Amino acid sequence: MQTTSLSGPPPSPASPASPSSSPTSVSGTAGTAPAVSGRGLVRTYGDGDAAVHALRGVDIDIPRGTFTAVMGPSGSGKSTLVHCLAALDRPDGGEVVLDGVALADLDDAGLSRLRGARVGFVFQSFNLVPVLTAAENIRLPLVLGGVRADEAWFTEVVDRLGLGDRLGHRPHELSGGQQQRVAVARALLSRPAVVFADEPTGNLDTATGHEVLDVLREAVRTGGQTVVMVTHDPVAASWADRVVVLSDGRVAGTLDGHPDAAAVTDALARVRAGGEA
Ligand SMILES: Nc1ncnc2c1ncn2[C@@H]1O[C@H](COP(=O)(O)OP(=O)(O)OP(=O)(O)O)[C@@H](O)[C@H]1O
Repeated sequence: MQTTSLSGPPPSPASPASPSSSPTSVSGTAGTAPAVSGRGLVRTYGDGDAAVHALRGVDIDIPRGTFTAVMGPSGSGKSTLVHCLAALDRPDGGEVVLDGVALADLDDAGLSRLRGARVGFVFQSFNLVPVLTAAENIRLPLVLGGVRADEAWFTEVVDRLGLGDRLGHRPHELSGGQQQRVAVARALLSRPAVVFADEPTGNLDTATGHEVLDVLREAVRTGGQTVVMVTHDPVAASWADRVVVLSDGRVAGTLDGHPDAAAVTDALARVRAGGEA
């Protein structure tokens, strides 16, 4: 049985979390296709004078086995980008390749199947089903997809997340942090190509949020998972291997090499002042 500390200190910016910390650039994964990539992504809401250009031509590669934070000012396109990469939304232009599959080639049913099989989601508001137990919530996406869970993996995920004695509890009987850990377990159970987390700590107090970040970080470090997380919080972003900064629908820069919170804050300030990250 594998257990993981949920309360350890955040990884030191000066010394990455472990020697196995993932490479932080595409070149560092030479020969390995990105888990997900976007090329020339354009997404416009509305038209004419009311048009909002949420994405104005985004190129992005998410290397496998890395933890990427997506940051940027409010309205810069973070959620739109992640929704396009996660097959929840279709861009108006450009292409997304997720786990080797070109999303433009799929119809809506195909996108839905792909999401179920290859994508995990963690939302700010947990999105658990209130009448189901923790175990039932964790299994729900596989049940809906008609896929049998790998029971050894279920046990390992539950143990790693410290949920073993909470499996029979319903969401209202769990703390916020426990609920989010259930959501993370649900996202990991299908062994997805990518876990997308949209503000996963937004509803949690600082200490509990750090526990959830530890869990996501550990899924990358020891589980080889790929995680993409939208966050407004430079401290949360410091758990990531790399930070992609958006500004006005474009990539304003990428911070590689496990940037610390101060470096992320500085980059955001440069972007808010109209510069590059
Ligand atoms: N469904 C929609 N209809 C119209 N405009 C939209 C829609 N969704 C997003 N937008 C607009 O697109 C732009 C980018 O939105 P998006 O939610 O991607 O930004 P964000 O960086 O995630 O913002 P925040 O940090 O505030 O959550 C914003 O100007 C937003 O108002």
